[in-house]
Amino acid sequence: MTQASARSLDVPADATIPSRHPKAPGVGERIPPHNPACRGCADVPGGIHMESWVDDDRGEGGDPGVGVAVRSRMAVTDDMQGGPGLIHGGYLMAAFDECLGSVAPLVTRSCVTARLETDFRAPVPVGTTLWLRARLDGVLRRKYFVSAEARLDSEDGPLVGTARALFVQVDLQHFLRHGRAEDLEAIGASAEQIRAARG
Ligand SMILES: CCCCCCCCCC(=O)SCCNC(=O)CCNC(=O)[C@H](O)C(C)(C)COP(=O)(O)OP(=O)(O)OC[C@H]1O[C@@H](n2cnc3c(N)ncnc32)[C@H](O)[C@@H]1OP(=O)(O)O
Repeated sequence: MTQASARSLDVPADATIPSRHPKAPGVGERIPPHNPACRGCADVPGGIHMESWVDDDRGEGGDPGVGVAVRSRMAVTDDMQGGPGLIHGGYLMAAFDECLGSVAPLVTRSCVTARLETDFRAPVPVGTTLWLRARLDGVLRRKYFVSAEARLDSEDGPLVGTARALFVQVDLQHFLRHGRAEDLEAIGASAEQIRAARG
């Protein structure tokens, strides 16, 4: 395999789709903020205030993959403006990142975005509401392949964007090693844990 294909967003043929973790929220339930300071999902000034729920686009029953999908909603506010009266593309990418990034934690521990590809299909006016849906397309080792679409003003409104992404599963050490100490302490990490992770 060449380096280019190893890092592709195409789902590998030997990827699987595991079931939702038993402790994850159920289909239809709201996904709580993963960090009280997150600019994506927490209720903080300057955030995009994304609200997300577990979705189910794979039918009934306990089959693998059922409920490993997310539905999100974001109000497109004046302060997200790029072109006159239109959303800045970075805000649409942030919305995708948040919605897509909420999928893998339904199965596993923390994941971070390794790669995110967005197609901007139509302009998004401020004053509208974005509805997003993301689903798990496959898992291979620590790699979670996900895809999403964004629609305007309702779940079956006009398509304004699509995205594919790769999230890589990381352990607590990732955050202990790289995050700012005061933010880690605010969510319960001890100074000793932080020191130990940083060697
Ligand atoms: C309820 C929870 C809701 C959560 C919502 C969160 C939404 C927001 C999420 C984010 O925005 S996270 C912040 C943005 N992302 C980062 O800061 C990540 C920065 N990058 C890293 O920390 C590391 O590069 C990373 C952890 C992604 C990978 O480093 P590692 O050393 O752990 O793994 P490694 O490099 O060995 O790669 C593991 C696999 O992923 C593949 N890979 C890594 N980066 C890739 C990439 N960029 N493109 C394609 N493939 C990639 C890599 O080829 C390899 O594939 P194989 O298993 O097949 O060998």
